[in-house]
Amino acid sequence: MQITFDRAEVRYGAYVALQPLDLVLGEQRIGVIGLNGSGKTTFARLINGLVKPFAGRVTLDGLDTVKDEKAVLSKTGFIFQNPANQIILPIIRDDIAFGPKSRGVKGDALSRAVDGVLAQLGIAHLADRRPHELSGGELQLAALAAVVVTGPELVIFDEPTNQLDLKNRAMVQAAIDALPQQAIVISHDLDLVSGYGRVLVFHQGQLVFDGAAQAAIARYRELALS
Ligand SMILES: Nc1ncnc2c1ncn2[C@@H]1O[C@H](COP(=O)(O)OP(=O)(O)OP(=O)(O)O)[C@@H](O)[C@H]1O
Repeated sequence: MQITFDRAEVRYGAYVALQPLDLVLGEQRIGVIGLNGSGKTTFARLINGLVKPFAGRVTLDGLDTVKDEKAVLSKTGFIFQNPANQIILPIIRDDIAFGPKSRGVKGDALSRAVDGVLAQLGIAHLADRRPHELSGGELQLAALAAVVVTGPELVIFDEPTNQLDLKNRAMVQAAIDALPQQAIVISHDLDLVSGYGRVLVFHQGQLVFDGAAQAAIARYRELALS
């Protein structure tokens, strides 16, 4: 999918959270790094229309995040910083079924869809658990399953390995790497994006670097230590 920012700017009241941005993204994996408060989440939410541009526009394959809000939402999935907050039903299987069910999928087709995504992410053993019985990494995968089952073309992750131990981190990284969908990954975990062909660095609401991972990480380190 081609994501196009056309002088897109975000303000919260008088505060400019994202300076006017011109950018075209089409890569399969895109990393987003930057210091706390640099505008990464704002940038990510602009893509699926959760944040609306104060000026300019953002389009996904020509669909405008404001005018075509519903179509944009159905093409994108978002995994929030705290995935526990996006699991709304008490049993994981039911939560994953919720999205397709509300779009009219039922019976065997619904079971197949849910079982398929549980198998794809290797979490069939978690199907009958409750969210509080899951580790941080398992919660990420459960939230991802509920998103993937709705068939998005793009999945946006907001700090997916935040506060995970090495085992859970590896599990989440493997799941992201194996995802057939295009993915945009915001992260303070530099290793996670170190293999990506394109990494964006934000600083004080501005895109200050756009290029290969190692050079992006070097730029980020400079900013962090200056
Ligand atoms: N709804 C809002 N209203 C007012 N200010 C906001 C709002 N959301 C974010 N901000 C401010 O905009 C700036 C950018 O925030 P954003 O969450 O996009 O940064 P970030 O790079 O994702 O940060 P972090 O790494 O800490 O998650 C911050 O100064 C933040 O306080």
